[in-house]
Amino acid sequence: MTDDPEEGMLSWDESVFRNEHVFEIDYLPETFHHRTSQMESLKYALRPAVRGSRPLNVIARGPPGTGKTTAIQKLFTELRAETADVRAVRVNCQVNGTRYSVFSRLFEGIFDYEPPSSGISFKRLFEQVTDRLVDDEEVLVVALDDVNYLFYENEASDTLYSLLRAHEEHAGAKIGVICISSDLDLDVIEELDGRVQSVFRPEEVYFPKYDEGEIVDILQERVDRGFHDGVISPTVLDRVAELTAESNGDLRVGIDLLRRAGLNAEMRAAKEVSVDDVEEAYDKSKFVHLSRALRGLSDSEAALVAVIAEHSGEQAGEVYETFHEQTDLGYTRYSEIINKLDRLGIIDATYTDVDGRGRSRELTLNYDADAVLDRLET
Ligand SMILES: Nc1ncnc2c1ncn2[C@@H]1O[C@H](COP(=O)(O)OP(=O)(O)OP(=O)(O)O)[C@@H](O)[C@H]1O
Repeated sequence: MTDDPEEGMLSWDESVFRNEHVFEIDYLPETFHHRTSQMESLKYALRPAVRGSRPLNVIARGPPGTGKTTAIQKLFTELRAETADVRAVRVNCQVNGTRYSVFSRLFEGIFDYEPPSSGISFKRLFEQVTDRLVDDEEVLVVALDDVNYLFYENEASDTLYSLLRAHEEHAGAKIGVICISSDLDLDVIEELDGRVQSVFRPEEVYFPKYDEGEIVDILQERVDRGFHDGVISPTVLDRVAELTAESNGDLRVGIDLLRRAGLNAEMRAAKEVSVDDVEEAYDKSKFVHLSRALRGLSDSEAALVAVIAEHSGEQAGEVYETFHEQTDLGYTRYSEIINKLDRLGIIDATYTDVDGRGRSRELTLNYDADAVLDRLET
Protein backbone atom coordinates (compact mmCIF):
# COMPACT_ATOMS: atom_id res chain seq x y z
CA MET A 1 0.00 0.00 0.00
CA THR A 2 1.13 3.51 -0.69
CA ASP A 3 -0.28 6.92 0.14
CA ASP A 4 0.61 8.28 -3.27
CA PRO A 5 -2.67 9.70 -4.67
CA GLU A 6 -1.25 9.31 -8.19
CA GLU A 7 -0.99 5.53 -7.73
CA GLY A 8 -3.19 3.75 -10.29
CA MET A 9 -3.66 6.96 -12.29
CA LEU A 10 -2.74 7.51 -15.89
CA SER A 11 0.00 10.01 -16.50
CA TRP A 12 -0.17 12.46 -19.40
CA ASP A 13 1.70 10.31 -21.84
CA GLU A 14 -0.14 7.09 -20.98
CA SER A 15 -3.25 5.71 -22.59
CA VAL A 16 -5.65 2.84 -21.93
CA PHE A 17 -5.55 2.18 -25.68
CA ARG A 18 -2.98 -0.01 -27.33
CA ASN A 19 -4.44 0.74 -30.79
CA GLU A 20 -7.46 3.05 -30.92
CA HIS A 21 -7.71 2.54 -34.69
CA VAL A 22 -9.44 -0.85 -34.23
CA PHE A 23 -12.55 1.00 -32.99
CA GLU A 24 -12.84 3.18 -36.08
CA ILE A 25 -15.71 2.76 -38.49
CA ASP A 26 -13.61 1.68 -41.48
CA TYR A 27 -11.44 -0.82 -39.62
CA LEU A 28 -11.59 -4.22 -41.31
CA PRO A 29 -11.25 -6.92 -38.61
CA GLU A 30 -8.57 -9.53 -39.20
CA THR A 31 -10.64 -12.36 -37.75
CA PHE A 32 -14.28 -12.77 -38.64
CA HIS A 33 -15.92 -15.31 -36.33
CA HIS A 34 -19.50 -16.65 -36.47
CA ARG A 35 -19.97 -15.98 -40.17
CA THR A 36 -18.53 -19.17 -41.65
CA SER A 37 -21.71 -20.40 -43.35
CA GLN A 38 -22.47 -16.96 -44.85
CA MET A 39 -18.91 -16.71 -46.20
CA GLU A 40 -19.23 -20.21 -47.69
CA SER A 41 -22.51 -19.35 -49.44
CA LEU A 42 -21.06 -16.14 -50.84
CA LYS A 43 -17.95 -17.96 -52.08
CA TYR A 44 -20.12 -20.58 -53.75
CA ALA A 45 -21.97 -17.84 -55.64
CA LEU A 46 -18.80 -16.05 -56.71
CA ARG A 47 -16.71 -19.09 -57.60
CA PRO A 48 -17.73 -19.08 -61.31
CA ALA A 49 -16.19 -15.59 -61.65
CA VAL A 50 -12.74 -16.98 -60.90
CA ARG A 51 -13.19 -19.35 -63.86
CA GLY A 52 -14.17 -16.46 -66.12
CA SER A 53 -17.95 -17.13 -66.01
CA ARG A 54 -20.79 -14.97 -64.79
CA PRO A 55 -21.23 -15.46 -61.02
CA LEU A 56 -24.58 -16.19 -59.36
CA ASN A 57 -26.50 -13.19 -58.09
CA VAL A 58 -27.04 -12.87 -54.35
CA ILE A 59 -29.27 -11.11 -51.86
CA ALA A 60 -27.59 -10.74 -48.48
CA ARG A 61 -30.04 -9.65 -45.83
CA GLY A 62 -29.90 -9.06 -42.09
CA PRO A 63 -30.36 -6.39 -39.44
CA PRO A 64 -27.86 -3.51 -39.12
CA GLY A 65 -24.41 -4.27 -37.75
CA THR A 66 -24.44 -8.02 -38.42
CA GLY A 67 -21.33 -8.15 -40.61
CA LYS A 68 -22.76 -7.97 -44.15
CA THR A 69 -20.43 -5.24 -45.39
CA THR A 70 -17.47 -6.82 -43.64
CA ALA A 71 -18.20 -10.17 -45.30
CA ILE A 72 -18.20 -8.56 -48.74
CA GLN A 73 -15.04 -6.59 -48.06
CA LYS A 74 -13.22 -9.71 -46.91
CA LEU A 75 -14.44 -11.70 -49.87
CA PHE A 76 -13.53 -9.02 -52.38
CA THR A 77 -10.03 -8.79 -50.91
CA GLU A 78 -9.65 -12.56 -51.32
CA LEU A 79 -11.03 -12.46 -54.86
CA ARG A 80 -8.63 -9.73 -55.93
CA ALA A 81 -5.74 -11.70 -54.51
CA GLU A 82 -6.90 -14.83 -56.36
CA THR A 83 -7.20 -13.41 -59.87
CA ALA A 84 -6.65 -10.23 -61.81
CA ASP A 85 -9.49 -11.10 -64.19
CA VAL A 86 -12.27 -10.22 -61.78
CA ARG A 87 -13.22 -6.66 -60.92
CA ALA A 88 -15.01 -6.53 -57.58
CA VAL A 89 -16.59 -3.18 -56.77
CA ARG A 90 -18.66 -2.28 -53.71
CA VAL A 91 -21.02 0.67 -54.13
CA ASN A 92 -22.47 2.38 -51.07
CA CYS A 93 -26.05 3.16 -52.17
CA GLN A 94 -26.68 5.37 -49.15
CA VAL A 95 -24.33 7.82 -50.86
CA ASN A 96 -24.89 6.72 -54.47
CA GLY A 97 -28.67 6.55 -54.63
CA THR A 98 -29.26 6.70 -58.40
CA ARG A 99 -28.48 4.45 -61.34
CA TYR A 100 -26.19 7.12 -62.75
CA SER A 101 -24.12 7.47 -59.61
CA VAL A 102 -23.92 3.69 -59.17
CA PHE A 103 -22.44 3.43 -62.66
CA SER A 104 -20.10 6.35 -61.98
CA ARG A 105 -18.69 4.37 -59.04
CA LEU A 106 -18.40 1.25 -61.22
CA PHE A 107 -16.54 3.30 -63.82
CA GLU A 108 -14.17 4.49 -61.14
CA GLY A 109 -13.69 0.94 -59.84
CA ILE A 110 -12.83 -0.33 -63.30
CA PHE A 111 -10.77 2.52 -64.73
CA ASP A 112 -9.24 3.65 -61.41
CA TYR A 113 -10.22 7.27 -62.12
CA GLU A 114 -13.50 9.18 -61.95
CA PRO A 115 -15.68 9.62 -65.04
CA PRO A 116 -15.52 13.11 -66.62
CA SER A 117 -17.25 15.58 -64.32
CA SER A 118 -18.56 17.53 -67.34
CA GLY A 119 -21.30 14.91 -67.33
CA ILE A 120 -21.67 12.21 -69.93
CA SER A 121 -24.96 10.50 -70.74
CA PHE A 122 -25.88 7.33 -68.92
CA LYS A 123 -25.70 5.44 -72.21
CA ARG A 124 -22.12 6.53 -72.77
CA LEU A 125 -21.12 5.72 -69.18
CA PHE A 126 -22.69 2.28 -69.49
CA GLU A 127 -20.95 1.61 -72.82
CA GLN A 128 -17.57 2.56 -71.47
CA VAL A 129 -17.97 0.21 -68.52
CA THR A 130 -19.14 -2.76 -70.60
CA ASP A 131 -16.65 -2.13 -73.46
CA ARG A 132 -13.80 -2.25 -71.03
CA LEU A 133 -15.03 -5.48 -69.41
CA VAL A 134 -15.35 -7.20 -72.77
CA ASP A 135 -12.06 -5.88 -74.18
CA ASP A 136 -10.12 -6.96 -71.10
CA GLU A 137 -12.13 -10.20 -70.70
CA GLU A 138 -12.90 -9.31 -67.12
CA VAL A 139 -15.85 -10.41 -65.00
CA LEU A 140 -17.45 -7.67 -62.88
CA VAL A 141 -18.87 -8.40 -59.44
CA VAL A 142 -20.93 -5.53 -58.09
CA ALA A 143 -22.00 -5.29 -54.44
CA LEU A 144 -24.86 -2.84 -54.02
CA ASP A 145 -24.43 -2.13 -50.31
CA ASP A 146 -27.49 -0.74 -48.54
CA VAL A 147 -29.47 -1.41 -51.73
CA ASN A 148 -32.62 -0.45 -49.80
CA TYR A 149 -31.73 3.20 -50.52
CA LEU A 150 -32.13 2.57 -54.27
CA PHE A 151 -35.66 1.36 -53.55
CA TYR A 152 -36.47 4.45 -51.48
CA GLU A 153 -35.43 6.59 -54.48
CA ASN A 154 -37.25 4.39 -57.02
CA GLU A 155 -33.97 3.66 -58.77
CA ALA A 156 -33.60 -0.03 -57.95
CA SER A 157 -35.35 -1.58 -60.95
CA ASP A 158 -33.55 0.56 -63.54
CA THR A 159 -30.18 -0.01 -61.93
CA LEU A 160 -30.58 -3.77 -61.67
CA TYR A 161 -32.08 -3.97 -65.15
CA SER A 162 -29.00 -2.29 -66.65
CA LEU A 163 -26.63 -4.51 -64.70
CA LEU A 164 -28.41 -7.79 -65.27
CA ARG A 165 -29.17 -7.30 -68.95
CA ALA A 166 -25.81 -5.76 -69.84
CA HIS A 167 -24.91 -8.84 -71.87
CA GLU A 168 -27.94 -8.27 -74.14
CA GLU A 169 -26.72 -4.79 -75.05
CA HIS A 170 -23.15 -5.84 -75.17
CA ALA A 171 -22.43 -9.50 -75.92
CA GLY A 172 -19.76 -10.94 -73.68
CA ALA A 173 -20.28 -8.60 -70.72
CA LYS A 174 -20.30 -10.70 -67.55
CA ILE A 175 -21.72 -9.06 -64.47
CA GLY A 176 -22.90 -10.57 -61.18
CA VAL A 177 -24.75 -8.58 -58.54
CA ILE A 178 -24.82 -8.89 -54.76
CA CYS A 179 -27.60 -6.86 -53.17
CA ILE A 180 -27.14 -6.11 -49.47
CA SER A 181 -30.14 -4.95 -47.48
CA SER A 182 -30.62 -4.18 -43.81
CA ASP A 183 -34.30 -3.28 -44.22
CA LEU A 184 -36.05 -6.47 -43.18
CA ASP A 185 -39.45 -5.12 -44.20
CA LEU A 186 -38.25 -4.71 -47.76
CA ASP A 187 -39.05 -7.64 -50.04
CA VAL A 188 -36.37 -6.99 -52.64
CA ILE A 189 -37.75 -9.34 -55.30
CA GLU A 190 -41.38 -8.38 -54.79
CA GLU A 191 -40.64 -4.66 -55.17
CA LEU A 192 -38.76 -5.00 -58.46
CA ASP A 193 -40.45 -4.60 -61.85
CA GLY A 194 -41.48 -7.81 -63.58
CA ARG A 195 -38.85 -7.24 -66.29
CA VAL A 196 -36.13 -7.35 -63.61
CA GLN A 197 -37.67 -10.20 -61.62
CA SER A 198 -37.44 -12.46 -64.64
CA VAL A 199 -33.64 -12.12 -64.78
CA PHE A 200 -32.80 -11.71 -61.11
CA ARG A 201 -32.87 -15.13 -59.48
CA PRO A 202 -30.60 -14.61 -56.51
CA GLU A 203 -29.15 -16.94 -53.93
CA GLU A 204 -30.27 -15.81 -50.50
CA VAL A 205 -27.79 -15.38 -47.67
CA TYR A 206 -29.09 -14.38 -44.25
CA PHE A 207 -27.10 -12.66 -41.50
CA PRO A 208 -28.93 -13.17 -38.18
CA LYS A 209 -28.38 -11.01 -35.12
CA TYR A 210 -25.42 -12.09 -33.01
CA ASP A 211 -26.42 -13.47 -29.61
CA GLU A 212 -24.79 -12.24 -26.41
CA GLY A 213 -22.17 -15.02 -26.30
CA GLU A 214 -21.13 -14.32 -29.89
CA ILE A 215 -20.93 -10.61 -29.15
CA VAL A 216 -18.59 -11.29 -26.20
CA ASP A 217 -16.40 -13.46 -28.44
CA ILE A 218 -16.12 -10.86 -31.19
CA LEU A 219 -15.62 -7.92 -28.86
CA GLN A 220 -13.01 -9.78 -26.79
CA GLU A 221 -10.88 -9.90 -29.91
CA ARG A 222 -11.26 -6.13 -30.38
CA VAL A 223 -10.46 -5.54 -26.71
CA ASP A 224 -7.25 -7.59 -26.98
CA ARG A 225 -6.11 -5.62 -29.99
CA GLY A 226 -7.35 -2.21 -28.91
CA PHE A 227 -6.70 -1.96 -25.15
CA HIS A 228 -3.74 -2.64 -22.91
CA ASP A 229 -3.97 -5.74 -20.73
CA GLY A 230 -6.26 -5.44 -17.73
CA VAL A 231 -8.11 -2.33 -18.92
CA ILE A 232 -11.38 -4.16 -19.65
CA SER A 233 -12.45 -6.69 -17.03
CA PRO A 234 -14.79 -9.60 -17.89
CA THR A 235 -17.59 -7.84 -15.94
CA VAL A 236 -17.18 -4.69 -18.03
CA LEU A 237 -17.13 -6.66 -21.28
CA ASP A 238 -20.27 -8.57 -20.24
CA ARG A 239 -22.08 -5.30 -19.63
CA VAL A 240 -20.98 -3.98 -23.04
CA ALA A 241 -22.27 -7.17 -24.68
CA GLU A 242 -25.55 -6.96 -22.79
CA LEU A 243 -26.16 -3.38 -23.92
CA THR A 244 -25.20 -4.32 -27.49
CA ALA A 245 -27.69 -7.19 -27.45
CA GLU A 246 -30.36 -4.78 -26.17
CA SER A 247 -29.57 -2.48 -29.09
CA ASN A 248 -30.78 -5.08 -31.57
CA GLY A 249 -27.42 -6.85 -31.58
CA ASP A 250 -25.89 -4.07 -33.70
CA LEU A 251 -22.15 -4.63 -33.22
CA ARG A 252 -21.46 -1.01 -34.06
CA VAL A 253 -22.99 -0.08 -30.70
CA GLY A 254 -20.61 -2.43 -28.86
CA ILE A 255 -17.53 -1.16 -30.67
CA ASP A 256 -18.50 2.47 -30.13
CA LEU A 257 -19.25 1.72 -26.46
CA LEU A 258 -15.77 0.27 -25.92
CA ARG A 259 -14.09 3.30 -27.45
CA ARG A 260 -16.19 5.86 -25.59
CA ALA A 261 -15.89 3.97 -22.29
CA GLY A 262 -12.10 3.97 -22.79
CA LEU A 263 -12.15 7.72 -23.35
CA ASN A 264 -14.28 8.17 -20.21
CA ALA A 265 -11.74 6.22 -18.17
CA GLU A 266 -8.97 8.42 -19.56
CA MET A 267 -10.96 11.49 -18.61
CA ARG A 268 -10.81 10.25 -15.00
CA ALA A 269 -7.13 9.40 -15.55
CA ALA A 270 -8.06 5.82 -14.61
CA LYS A 271 -6.13 2.80 -15.84
CA GLU A 272 -9.22 0.58 -15.92
CA VAL A 273 -12.60 1.07 -17.50
CA SER A 274 -15.46 0.81 -14.99
CA VAL A 275 -19.07 -0.26 -15.52
CA ASP A 276 -20.02 3.39 -14.88
CA ASP A 277 -17.80 4.46 -17.79
CA VAL A 278 -19.80 2.06 -19.95
CA GLU A 279 -23.21 3.25 -18.70
CA GLU A 280 -22.24 6.85 -19.36
CA ALA A 281 -20.97 6.01 -22.83
CA TYR A 282 -24.22 4.24 -23.66
CA ASP A 283 -26.12 7.56 -23.62
CA LYS A 284 -24.26 8.39 -26.82
CA SER A 285 -23.46 4.95 -28.28
CA LYS A 286 -27.10 3.89 -28.35
CA PHE A 287 -27.61 6.46 -31.10
CA VAL A 288 -24.98 5.16 -33.56
CA HIS A 289 -27.68 3.78 -35.82
CA LEU A 290 -29.58 7.09 -35.77
CA SER A 291 -26.41 9.08 -36.50
CA ARG A 292 -25.64 6.86 -39.46
CA ALA A 293 -29.18 7.17 -40.86
CA LEU A 294 -29.15 10.97 -40.47
CA ARG A 295 -25.73 11.34 -42.07
CA GLY A 296 -27.04 9.88 -45.33
CA LEU A 297 -29.93 12.34 -45.72
CA SER A 298 -30.11 15.16 -48.26
CA ASP A 299 -30.66 18.74 -47.06
CA SER A 300 -34.41 18.67 -47.70
CA GLU A 301 -34.80 15.29 -46.00
CA ALA A 302 -32.87 16.54 -42.97
CA ALA A 303 -35.05 19.68 -42.98
CA LEU A 304 -38.19 17.55 -42.75
CA VAL A 305 -36.74 15.50 -39.87
CA ALA A 306 -36.07 18.76 -38.01
CA VAL A 307 -39.64 19.96 -38.64
CA ILE A 308 -41.11 16.65 -37.45
CA ALA A 309 -38.89 16.78 -34.34
CA GLU A 310 -40.66 20.03 -33.45
CA HIS A 311 -44.13 18.79 -34.49
CA SER A 312 -44.11 15.10 -33.53
CA GLY A 313 -47.60 13.59 -33.33
CA GLU A 314 -49.19 16.07 -35.74
CA GLN A 315 -51.01 15.31 -38.99
CA ALA A 316 -49.09 15.25 -42.27
CA GLY A 317 -51.15 18.14 -43.67
CA GLU A 318 -50.23 20.44 -40.77
CA VAL A 319 -46.55 19.50 -40.86
CA TYR A 320 -46.47 20.15 -44.60
CA GLU A 321 -47.24 23.84 -44.14
CA THR A 322 -44.13 24.43 -42.04
CA PHE A 323 -42.00 22.26 -44.30
CA HIS A 324 -43.21 24.06 -47.41
CA GLU A 325 -42.50 27.47 -45.89
CA GLN A 326 -38.93 26.40 -45.18
CA THR A 327 -38.07 24.54 -48.36
CA ASP A 328 -40.59 25.58 -51.01
CA LEU A 329 -40.97 21.91 -52.00
CA GLY A 330 -44.30 20.53 -53.24
CA TYR A 331 -46.55 17.88 -51.71
CA THR A 332 -45.42 15.03 -53.97
CA ARG A 333 -41.78 15.34 -52.95
CA TYR A 334 -42.94 15.82 -49.34
CA SER A 335 -44.82 12.51 -49.45
CA GLU A 336 -41.84 10.73 -50.96
CA ILE A 337 -39.58 11.98 -48.20
CA ILE A 338 -42.09 10.89 -45.54
CA ASN A 339 -42.08 7.39 -47.03
CA LYS A 340 -38.31 7.25 -47.00
CA LEU A 341 -38.01 8.46 -43.39
CA ASP A 342 -40.70 5.97 -42.38
CA ARG A 343 -38.86 3.09 -44.04
CA LEU A 344 -35.60 4.17 -42.44
CA GLY A 345 -37.35 3.95 -39.07
CA ILE A 346 -36.60 7.59 -38.21
CA ILE A 347 -40.32 8.39 -38.06
CA ASP A 348 -43.59 6.51 -37.97
CA ALA A 349 -46.21 7.59 -40.48
CA THR A 350 -49.48 5.87 -39.62
CA TYR A 351 -52.89 6.46 -41.10
CA THR A 352 -55.48 7.63 -38.60
CA ASP A 353 -59.08 8.75 -38.98
CA VAL A 354 -59.45 12.48 -38.60
CA ASP A 355 -62.93 13.76 -37.71
CA GLY A 356 -64.79 14.72 -40.84
CA ARG A 357 -61.67 14.71 -43.02
CA GLY A 358 -61.18 11.04 -43.78
CA ARG A 359 -57.85 9.37 -43.29
CA SER A 360 -54.62 11.24 -42.78
CA ARG A 361 -51.12 10.29 -41.76
CA GLU A 362 -49.88 11.08 -38.28
CA LEU A 363 -46.13 11.69 -38.13
CA THR A 364 -44.21 10.68 -35.01
CA LEU A 365 -40.52 10.85 -34.37
CA ASN A 366 -39.12 7.48 -33.25
CA TYR A 367 -36.28 9.00 -31.22
CA ASP A 368 -35.85 11.62 -28.58
CA ALA A 369 -36.25 15.02 -30.31
CA ASP A 370 -33.17 16.59 -28.70
CA ALA A 371 -31.00 13.62 -29.69
CA VAL A 372 -32.15 14.03 -33.28
CA LEU A 373 -31.76 17.82 -33.39
CA ASP A 374 -28.27 17.63 -31.83
CA ARG A 375 -27.15 15.16 -34.47
CA LEU A 376 -28.64 17.14 -37.34
CA GLU A 377 -26.61 20.17 -36.31
CA THR A 378 -23.25 18.38 -36.33
N1 LIG B 1 -18.02 -11.39 -36.97
C1 LIG B 1 -17.43 -10.22 -36.78
N2 LIG B 1 -16.16 -10.15 -36.29
C2 LIG B 1 -15.55 -8.96 -36.08
N3 LIG B 1 -16.14 -7.76 -36.32
C3 LIG B 1 -17.40 -7.76 -36.81
C4 LIG B 1 -18.10 -8.98 -37.07
N4 LIG B 1 -19.32 -8.66 -37.57
C5 LIG B 1 -19.39 -7.33 -37.61
N5 LIG B 1 -18.24 -6.78 -37.16
C6 LIG B 1 -17.97 -5.34 -36.98
O1 LIG B 1 -19.19 -4.70 -36.70
C7 LIG B 1 -19.34 -3.48 -37.40
C8 LIG B 1 -20.58 -3.53 -38.27
O2 LIG B 1 -20.39 -4.53 -39.26
P1 LIG B 1 -20.86 -4.34 -40.79
O3 LIG B 1 -20.66 -2.92 -41.22
O4 LIG B 1 -20.20 -5.39 -41.59
O5 LIG B 1 -22.41 -4.63 -40.61
P2 LIG B 1 -23.59 -4.57 -41.69
O6 LIG B 1 -24.39 -5.80 -41.45
O7 LIG B 1 -23.03 -4.34 -43.04
O8 LIG B 1 -24.39 -3.29 -41.20
P3 LIG B 1 -25.43 -2.35 -42.03
O9 LIG B 1 -26.52 -3.22 -42.50
O10 LIG B 1 -25.91 -1.38 -41.00
O11 LIG B 1 -24.64 -1.72 -43.13
C9 LIG B 1 -18.06 -3.29 -38.19
O12 LIG B 1 -17.23 -2.42 -37.48
C10 LIG B 1 -17.43 -4.68 -38.24
O13 LIG B 1 -16.03 -4.59 -38.20
